[in-house]
Amino acid sequence: MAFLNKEIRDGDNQDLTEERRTATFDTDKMAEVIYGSEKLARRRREISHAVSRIPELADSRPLPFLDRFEKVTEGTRKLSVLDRHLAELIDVNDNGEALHLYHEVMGMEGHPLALHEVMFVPALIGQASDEQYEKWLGRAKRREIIGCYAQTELGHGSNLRKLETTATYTPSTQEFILHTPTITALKWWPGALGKSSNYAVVVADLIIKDKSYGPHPFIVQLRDEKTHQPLPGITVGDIGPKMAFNGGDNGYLGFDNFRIPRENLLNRHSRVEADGTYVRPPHAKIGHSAMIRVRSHMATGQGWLLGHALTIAIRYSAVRIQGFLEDKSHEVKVLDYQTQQHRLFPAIARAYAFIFCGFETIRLYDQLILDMNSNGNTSGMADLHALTSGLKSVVTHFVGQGIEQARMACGGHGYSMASYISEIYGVAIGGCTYEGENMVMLLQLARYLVKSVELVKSGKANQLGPMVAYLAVADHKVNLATGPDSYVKMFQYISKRQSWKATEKFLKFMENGDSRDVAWNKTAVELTRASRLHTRLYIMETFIRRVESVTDIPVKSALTDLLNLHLNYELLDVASYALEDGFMSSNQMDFIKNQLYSSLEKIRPNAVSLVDSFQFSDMQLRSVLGRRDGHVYQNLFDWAKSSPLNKTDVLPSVTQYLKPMMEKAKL
Ligand SMILES: CCCCCCCC/C=C\CCCCCCCCCCCC(=O)SCCNC(=O)CCNC(=O)[C@H](O)C(C)(C)COP(=O)(O)OP(=O)(O)OC[C@H]1O[C@@H](n2cnc3c(N)ncnc32)[C@H](O)[C@@H]1OP(=O)(O)O
Ligand SMILES: Cc1cc2nc3c(=O)[nH]c(=O)nc-3n(C[C@H](O)[C@H](O)[C@H](O)COP(=O)(O)OP(=O)(O)OC[C@H]3O[C@@H](n4cnc5c(N)ncnc54)[C@H](O)[C@@H]3O)c2cc1C
Repeated sequence: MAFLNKEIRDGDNQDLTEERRTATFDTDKMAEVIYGSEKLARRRREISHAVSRIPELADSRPLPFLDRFEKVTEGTRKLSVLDRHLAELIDVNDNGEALHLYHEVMGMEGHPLALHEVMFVPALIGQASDEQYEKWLGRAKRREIIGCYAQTELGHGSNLRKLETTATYTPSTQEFILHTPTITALKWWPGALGKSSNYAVVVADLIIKDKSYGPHPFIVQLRDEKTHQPLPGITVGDIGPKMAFNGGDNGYLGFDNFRIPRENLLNRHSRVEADGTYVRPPHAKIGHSAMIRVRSHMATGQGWLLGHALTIAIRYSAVRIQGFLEDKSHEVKVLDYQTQQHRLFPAIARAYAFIFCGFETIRLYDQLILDMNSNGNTSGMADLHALTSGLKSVVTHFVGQGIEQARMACGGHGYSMASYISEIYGVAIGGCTYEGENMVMLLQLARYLVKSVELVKSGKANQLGPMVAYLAVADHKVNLATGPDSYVKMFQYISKRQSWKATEKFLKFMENGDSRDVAWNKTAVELTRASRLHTRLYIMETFIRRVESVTDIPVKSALTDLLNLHLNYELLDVASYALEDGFMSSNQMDFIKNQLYSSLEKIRPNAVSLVDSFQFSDMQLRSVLGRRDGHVYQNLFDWAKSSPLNKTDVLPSVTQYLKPMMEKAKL
């Protein structure tokens, strides 16, 4: 096969070079598909290259050796260096370029501006009026002020209706009084709140004349702009170390009858008049726009995280030689074992699938915002909420699973922080919790599915949106050998059957006298199953659409192999739903398994290039195991030698404690 990979380098590990030579496609072209455009893929490479020429932007030491205090300081140091070089490195108006630059330089550990960019500024854009834009948005974008998004409390994160922080309107002074009435009302978790931010979008229960109007967003100054000291009436601090994000300062926040002007209620959609008259928003949940935005971006972000871990595991698997196949005189690469391929290749397919699917949800979100801001049209909100609720849950769960498999696929070295996989894992699984706990969000999608089935049952199938139209389609047997569409049909059958079964079960409980809530809870596990199946179907469909649209033939062919693997792996994983009623035959089951094993063989020669196509630089990868050069053993030894524990041969802990113990034992 022609050699197309541009990135062969002299001096790289020969086993990796051999893998790169077998590639059937150009990794630069594949990167264009992964990042959505030729321009962004190219700009990522250019930015990484430019960053590598600014020594101050490099980590001063490998991050796993830093303690929490050092991580926070190191992150902030790099931010300030970045600030000086920003305009020369990127087009500051291009989000894709900015996202790449920050990932490259800052790593995964979190930093003071993460939530400012991801939630504070977007919350202002989505919720602030034109006058408020004038007052706050420019300052925020220029970073004269740094903000965070303070919603979750010690006692409540999921159930927003029970947030306890109050914002009580006082007509006489035209102010809101923010108050934290109990310990459980303390804001708890917001990123960059603890030590960095001097402003926050605070979500509090709006109270006018003793009546609660539910959670609303307010812009609140927390710290003095000159001294950075908390303002009187504000209690704020860091919540301590976490599984990951330890360069970030997730924080707590309490208010003691803290007054803010009436103009600080973010009032693009709802407002309070001077006399206390409340003006309702066009949609009850429109205040949640910053959350919907992050959820819409999560599938691509998480797909890249999975790609990051897999780059490490696949490269390492091509370098790690252990055990024999036929020839007992030569050990083989562990990547040649079918079990290793089965562990890693379906995860590569999922990483690609999640990224492609995420592009669609980002487009849907952008369209929704356009509709809302141009003509107040909120009709797309329910659909997007249901879709992104399911997607964030399914994707984060599988990404966590995939990264953990990547760790195990690296054997003992995967367990070392030299692999960096534990950090990636910690960051990724945070996504199972933030932006809506996964079970809670699956149940949100389930509400939508149940309503859709109820529409069909009441003869109103014509009111179903395109994404759930399959819930009304008549069943007919499919021949899987006819290609991707037949897999979609089989999956539709399975997903439809589960949505119907769960709905019928729920309705039956109610018929038998249970209240709606009790019936819902008794059906909840079945409902979450329906949500997962629906979401996996959607991911499958977007994957097919994206592969069909690719024009570069070698890239399309490599992607088709991945797609086929995905289709068979996904169907096999849920086959029991169709086997139990005989819709799928055991012959079809055998067919799927054989297709899957033959997909693994087809993908094998392209495996390294499929992950090389993510084009993570060594700096961004931050993994001794996964470096491009593949010199794993020398790199690992150098890394271990740099451990602070190895600065001296005899540690104080030995002289102070171990030695006396040993001496005592001798007596
Ligand atoms: C450029 C952007 C980049 C983003 C990158 C992200 C990718 C990351 C990947 C890796 C990189 C690492 C970088 C790290 C970045 C870190 C970011 C961390 C950010 C974390 C921030 C937070 O966590 S903020 C707090 C988030 N909190 C939540 O999500 C709370 C969850 N709870 C809820 O949302 C809601 O309470 C609920 C949905 C569970 C229920 O809502 P509620 O009680 O209000 O509703 P009801 O039960 O009354 O339902 C009534 C009705 O309304 C419907 N509904 C609810 N919500 C919505 C909505 N948002 N939109 C539309 N409709 C909604 C609900 O379904 C009901 O409908 P029915 O028709 O009656 O069924
Ligand atoms: C890394 C990270 C960053 C974060 N950043 C921010 C931030 O910037 N700003 C911010 O405001 N918040 C932030 N959060 C908080 C986060 O949004 C919440 O933790 C999250 O929404 C989950 O809420 P909870 O903690 O109340 O979980 P809980 O709701 O208490 O969940 C506990 C268990 O109860 C179950 N459960 C709860 N309700 C139901 C239900 N109705 N039905 C069935 N099961 C249920 C859940 O499934 C879960 O198993 C962050 C969290 C993390 C981990």
